[in-house]
Amino acid sequence: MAAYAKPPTASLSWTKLLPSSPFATALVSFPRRRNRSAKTVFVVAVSSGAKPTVLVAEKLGEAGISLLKEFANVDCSYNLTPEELCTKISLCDALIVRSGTKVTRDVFEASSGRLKVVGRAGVGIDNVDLAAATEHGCLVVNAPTANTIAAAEHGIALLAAMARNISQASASVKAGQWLRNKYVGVSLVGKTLAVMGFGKVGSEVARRAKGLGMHVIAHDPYAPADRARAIGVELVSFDEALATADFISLHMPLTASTSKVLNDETFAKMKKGVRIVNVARGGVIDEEALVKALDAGIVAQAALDVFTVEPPPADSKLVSDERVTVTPHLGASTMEAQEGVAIEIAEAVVGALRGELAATAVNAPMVPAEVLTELKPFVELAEKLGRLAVQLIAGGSGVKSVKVTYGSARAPDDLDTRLLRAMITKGLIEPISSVFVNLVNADFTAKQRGLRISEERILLDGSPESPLEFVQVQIANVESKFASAISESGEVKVEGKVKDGVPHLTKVGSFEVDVSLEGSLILCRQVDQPGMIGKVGSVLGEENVNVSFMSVGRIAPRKQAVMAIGVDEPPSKDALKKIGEIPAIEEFVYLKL
Ligand SMILES: NC(=O)c1ccc[n+]([C@@H]2O[C@H](COP(=O)([O-])OP(=O)(O)OC[C@H]3O[C@@H](n4cnc5c(N)ncnc54)[C@H](O)[C@@H]3O)[C@@H](O)[C@H]2O)c1
Ligand SMILES: O=C(O)[C@H](O)COP(=O)(O)O
Repeated sequence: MAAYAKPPTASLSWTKLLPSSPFATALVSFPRRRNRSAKTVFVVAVSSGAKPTVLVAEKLGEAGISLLKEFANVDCSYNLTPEELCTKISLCDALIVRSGTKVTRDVFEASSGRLKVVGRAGVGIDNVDLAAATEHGCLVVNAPTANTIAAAEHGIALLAAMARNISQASASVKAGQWLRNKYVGVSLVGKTLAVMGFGKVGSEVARRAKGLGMHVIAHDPYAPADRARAIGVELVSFDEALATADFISLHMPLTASTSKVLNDETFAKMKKGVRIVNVARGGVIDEEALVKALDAGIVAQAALDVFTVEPPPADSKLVSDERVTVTPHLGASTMEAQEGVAIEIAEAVVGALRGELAATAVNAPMVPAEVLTELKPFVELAEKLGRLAVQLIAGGSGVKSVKVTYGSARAPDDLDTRLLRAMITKGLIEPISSVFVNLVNADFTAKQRGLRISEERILLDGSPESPLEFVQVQIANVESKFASAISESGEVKVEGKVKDGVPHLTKVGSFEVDVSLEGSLILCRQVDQPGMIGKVGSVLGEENVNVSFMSVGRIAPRKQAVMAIGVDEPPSKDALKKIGEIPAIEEFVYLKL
C-alpha cells in the first residue's frame, strides 16, 4: 500500500508515507483555511453578529444588569401579566426571573423556539416548567449559592422573632400598648431544632442554631451523615424529627414528594406546642392543616416567609393569626445577596448565550469546564458523524436504531458520553427535520421520534491521555444511497477520530479513508486504477471548487476503492454529474457537514 501527502505549497511533487492499515489508505492533504472561530454551540442558536435580547422580568441587582448589557440588549420589564410575558417572549433569547414569575409551558410555546435560556435569579425553580423547557430545548440555569446565607439568616431571624413575639410586640407598642405580660416568649437554648432538608440553607441554619445553644437534629434522605456530623448534627428519620423537635425549620425544595409534607397526619405526630419556621416554599405545608394544628394547640406558633399562593389571599387565616409571624418572601432579600445573585445569574445567562455549558444548568448535564475543553473536538466529531450517517441513508428508510461505539483507553467512569450522545443525536436529527437539537433536549427529541440510541464502550490498551481513540456510528435496518457505506454486518457505518485537534472521517462501511471533516464531502466508489484522483480533481478544479482533503481506501490494489474528497465549496449539480460520468466510478454521494 502507498500513501501520499501533498506538501503545503501547491506543488505537484508527492511524498511517500508509511503504510498504515490492512486497507490501503492514500492521503492527500491540501493546505486550507481552518475556521478556528467556529464555536461548538451546545445550547443556544443565537446567530453570530446579532446581539441577543434578554428580558429581565423581575428586579435584578445593577451589577447583573451591567454585565448583561455588555453582551446583550436588555429589556427590564417588571410586573408583566402572563399574556404580556407571552407576547414579549417571542422577541427574546433569554429570560431572567425571580420567584414571582411563572414560566409556564405557554411561555415556551409563545417563544416559538427563540427563547434559549431561562435564568432563575435564585435557588427554587418550582416556578419554571422544567419539562416544557427541556422539550423546547431551552436551558434553565439558576443562581444556587449567592442567597444561601441570606436565607439562613432570615430563618434564624424568624426563629428568634417568633420565640420572643418580636413582630407582635412591636406592633402593639406602635399601637400605643405596653403589654409586658402578654408577650412573654420561650427560650431557644437547650431546645431541639429539627432542620428538614440539610442542604445549603439547612446546614447554615443548623450551624447558627448550634451557636445559640440549641440541640440540632436534621432529616434529609439524601444528605451524607459525615457532613452533618462535622457540624455536630445528627441525621434522623422523618418521624423521629417530628416526634422530638421543639422547633421545626423547613429547608427542602418543593417537589412532588415534598408537596404538603406537613399535613394533618404529620402534624399529629409532632410534640404538642411545637413551633414551625418555613423559609423554603409555602407548598411544603398544607396550610389548612396548619390552621387546624394551631387551633388544636399542636402548633404553638409559626413563622412563615413563603406561602402556597404569593401574595397570600387577603382573608388568609394564617396571616391574620396572631401566633403566626409573616414576611413577604424576604429570605433572599439582602443587599448583599441580591447583588451576588444578579452577578451569578447574569454570568450564567451570558455564558449560555455564548454557547458555553453552564455550571448551574438545571435541566442539562453539568460538564466541568476541563472535561469540556478536552472533549470539544470529539463533540464536533460526534455531530459530524451523526450528520454523515443520516445523509448516507436512502430515502424512505426510517432511522430507528443507532449504535454508538466509543473506543477509549480510559475507564468507563472516566468518560462522560452524554455530551457526545447529544451531539450525535443533533447530527442525526437536524438534517432531516426542522427541530433544533441541543444538549438540553437531545434525549427527549430522540425518544419522541422513536430513535433508540445505544452506546458501547470498548476499552483499548494504550495511553488514556486522550479521552477517545475513535467514535463509530452504526444505523441498523436501513438501506444506503451509497452501498459501500454498509458494513459487513449490514449497518450503515461511519467512524472517526480526532487528529491534531481536527475531526477526521476514518471509516465508511468497510473502507478505511482519512479525510478531515470540514466543508463538505464527496464519497466515490471506483475501481482502483491510476489517474482517478486527477480525474475527479480536475472536474472540481474546472468548477473552482477547492479540495481540502482527499483519501483513497481500497480492499486490494486494482480492486474496489472508496475515495473521500473534502471540498470547501459545494460543487454544482453539473460537476457532480461529471464525476458520476467518469467511467470507473461505480457510485458516489455528496454529503454536507
Ligand atoms: N425564602 C427564600 O427567599 C429562600 C431563599 C433561598 C432558598 N429558599 C428555598 O430553600 C430551600 C432550600 O434551598 P437550598 O439552597 O438549601 O437547596 P439545596 O438543594 O442546597 O438543599 C435542599 C435539601 O433538601 C433535601 N431534600 C430533598 N427532598 C427532601 C425531603 N423529602 N426531605 C428532606 N430533605 C429533602 C435535599 O437532599 C437537599 O439537601 C429551597 O426550597 C429554596 O427554594 C428560599
Ligand atoms: O429560591 C430562592 O432563591 C428564594 O426563594 C428567593 O426567591 P426570590 O429571588 O424571589 O427572592
